[in-house]
Amino acid sequence: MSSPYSKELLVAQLAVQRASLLTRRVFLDSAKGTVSKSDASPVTIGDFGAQALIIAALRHNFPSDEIVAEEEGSKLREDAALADRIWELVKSTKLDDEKAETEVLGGAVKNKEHMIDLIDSGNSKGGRAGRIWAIDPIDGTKGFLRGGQYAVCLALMVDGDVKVGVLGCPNLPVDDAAPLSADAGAGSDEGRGVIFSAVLGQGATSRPLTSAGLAGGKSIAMKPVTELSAASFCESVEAGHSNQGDAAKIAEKLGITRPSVRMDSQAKYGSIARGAGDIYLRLPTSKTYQEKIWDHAAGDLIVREAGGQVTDVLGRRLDFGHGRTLAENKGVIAAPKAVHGQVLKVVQEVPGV
Ligand SMILES: Nc1ncnc2c1ncn2[C@@H]1O[C@H](COP(=O)(O)O)[C@@H](OP(=O)(O)O)[C@H]1O
Ligand SMILES: [Mg+2]
Ligand SMILES: [Mg+2]
Ligand SMILES: [Mg+2]
Repeated sequence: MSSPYSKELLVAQLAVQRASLLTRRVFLDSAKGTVSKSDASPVTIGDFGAQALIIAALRHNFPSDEIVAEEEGSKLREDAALADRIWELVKSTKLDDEKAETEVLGGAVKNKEHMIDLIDSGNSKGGRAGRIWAIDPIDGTKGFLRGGQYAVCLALMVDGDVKVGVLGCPNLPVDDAAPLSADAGAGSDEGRGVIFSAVLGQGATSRPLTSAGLAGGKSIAMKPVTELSAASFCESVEAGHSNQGDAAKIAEKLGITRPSVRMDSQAKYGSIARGAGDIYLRLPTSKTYQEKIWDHAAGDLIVREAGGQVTDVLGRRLDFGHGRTLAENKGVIAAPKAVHGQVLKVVQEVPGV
């Protein structure tokens, strides 16, 4: 008998792989078709294209599942030139493995109109009932534009609980043991590109991102941290996304002297899950911002399955059942189980956190 969620895992991995290949093409192109969203954040043809390809694969395999995805298609109905550029990418990005491409992923998207409909169909409200996929087609869009790290993110929640999580990180080193660095090595794909995955209760793995089918996977585990003073934080590059000043105070109180590694996207979760980094800290910068479920669902499961503990700054598990946002959580602390409590205690000693 196959293990629980084996089909979901296979589809998710191949869908993320294909979408990551699309984003890679855009990453190397100087014209990324960037437009500004209503909240002033950027979105590119890479984000739209990756979302279309992932939703196409999910609809082909699991037509009655709900989908919560970050992007929406309305801009593309007003801007035909933008829609055309995305369509060029979507129709020409395929896995080399014919069987994976057609039998598992369902092959090409029918036409441009259908592509926009697919992008628009990730509008579920989310919630605590049933099967819901969460998609962030490019997490770390600002990093993607800067030549930094980014991630293609997909997770399946069942009744509010994350069961399957997959992260495609095209700019991370393939080698799990490579030292953690913020440098994405833009311009060369040599030795780069990794897919992290996890299924609840079945552990976490990493495998190289290739243009064919799935390459062999290895199981991953967090680095055991015995002395916190020897550890370092992995934090967001964007000061507006995480309070870096408070993080520095917390590091000092913990005796941490190494500087934080600043990295965009859920590549942070993948990096600590494979033991390349130690602790992911994301401290709220405002009282009102609600974290989005697609920014954390896959990473939360991958870190927990690699032996870590993930909570918010109040010590609560991330609760993905509240809708499109983590409405009942503030910030994130992801750390090896053995030291998570120590970090949480010091985080709570800092006024205002
Ligand atoms: N004020 C804020 N506080 C925390 N996160 C924010 C934020 N504004 C935007 N973000 C989220 O931060 C994500 C990037 O995470 P990181 O800072 O770890 O790279 C963005 O994802 P997208 O790039 O998918 O839009 C966005 O959803
Ligand atoms: Mg995101
Ligand atoms: Mg995004
Ligand atoms: Mg965004």
